[in-house]
Amino acid sequence: MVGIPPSGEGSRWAIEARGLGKRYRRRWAVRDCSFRVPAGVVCGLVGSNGAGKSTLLNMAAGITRPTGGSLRLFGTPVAEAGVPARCAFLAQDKPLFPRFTVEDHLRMGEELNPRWDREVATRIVRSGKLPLHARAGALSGGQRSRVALALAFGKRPDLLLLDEPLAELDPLAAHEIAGLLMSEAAEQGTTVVMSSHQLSDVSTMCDYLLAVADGRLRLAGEVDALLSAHSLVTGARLVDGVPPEIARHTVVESRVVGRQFTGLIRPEGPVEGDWRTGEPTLEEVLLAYLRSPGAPPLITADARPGDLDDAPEVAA
Ligand SMILES: Nc1ncnc2c1ncn2[C@@H]1O[C@H](COP(=O)(O)OP(=O)(O)OP(=O)(O)O)[C@@H](O)[C@H]1O
Repeated sequence: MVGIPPSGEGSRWAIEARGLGKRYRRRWAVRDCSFRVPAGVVCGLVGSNGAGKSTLLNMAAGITRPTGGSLRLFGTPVAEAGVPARCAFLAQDKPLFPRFTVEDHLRMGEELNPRWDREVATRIVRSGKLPLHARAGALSGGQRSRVALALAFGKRPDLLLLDEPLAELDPLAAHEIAGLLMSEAAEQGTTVVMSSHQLSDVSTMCDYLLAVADGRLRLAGEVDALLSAHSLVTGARLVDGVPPEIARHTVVESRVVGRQFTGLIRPEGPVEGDWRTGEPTLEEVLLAYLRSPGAPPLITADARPGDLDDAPEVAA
């Protein structure tokens, strides 16, 4: 098990990946990903089905061994021995022991975790009105998610890795758990990395973002920095294709509806000509990158790990 240093430079970055990759037979699920996630943020992990989100989370949790590159949590290399200490991982299928009751799971959480927070775990279970004597195998998908989330929060981890944590919850439960995630991050300084297909959840909850497409990183950085790097331009379509004064910027996506041209760009300077420009919403940026997996990636300077030439710790 990997310990997490309590302070120092190593603890500034919850996750640092350099050239990280995972290949299944001949196909790369995650390829050459280099990024870092600062401690204390709520980070959204976004991408289409099969983009590589679960593979990334599984590698961070020490469950899947990378094929190449290096991965550090709070400065310490991730070992292969399962979920590192002080890190909680909630897998997409929310695994529980079907014959164990809800109460058994909470008791087990308490016995296995020295930092166990009984109050928070019990509160999560009780607010879902879950019968403590019900066996996990008899619970609905949303109820199982709630128990799994109670176990993850109860560990009081420094890093919470969550694979689609809200997917099976009803709207009220999802709202409650989203609030809990944000208050946990703010009050305890917990770093949260959560994959989600709900862009509205990502927009309201996350202050940091990773977006992947075809196993490659397309966006990484603080949400504010990513937003201010983009402009939404609209105007009359006077030529076929991308107008020359727009084409000199980095064009992420462009569309023509009737006589109107709309483009999401990364301006390389002032936009010349008769164009309306505005800052896009996070959903607009994410949708543009999801629709255009070949768009040029943007990894902000802060999100790029220093010294990318470090020797890989895992052989390719
Ligand atoms: N154990 C495995 N064996 C072989 N291929 C795998 C395995 N796990 C994942 N893959 C492949 O790796 C790619 C990335 O899968 P991954 O589950 O990481 O995507 P995802 O972004 O989490 O998708 P989703 O949004 O559908 O959950 C896919 O092409 C998938 O088929």
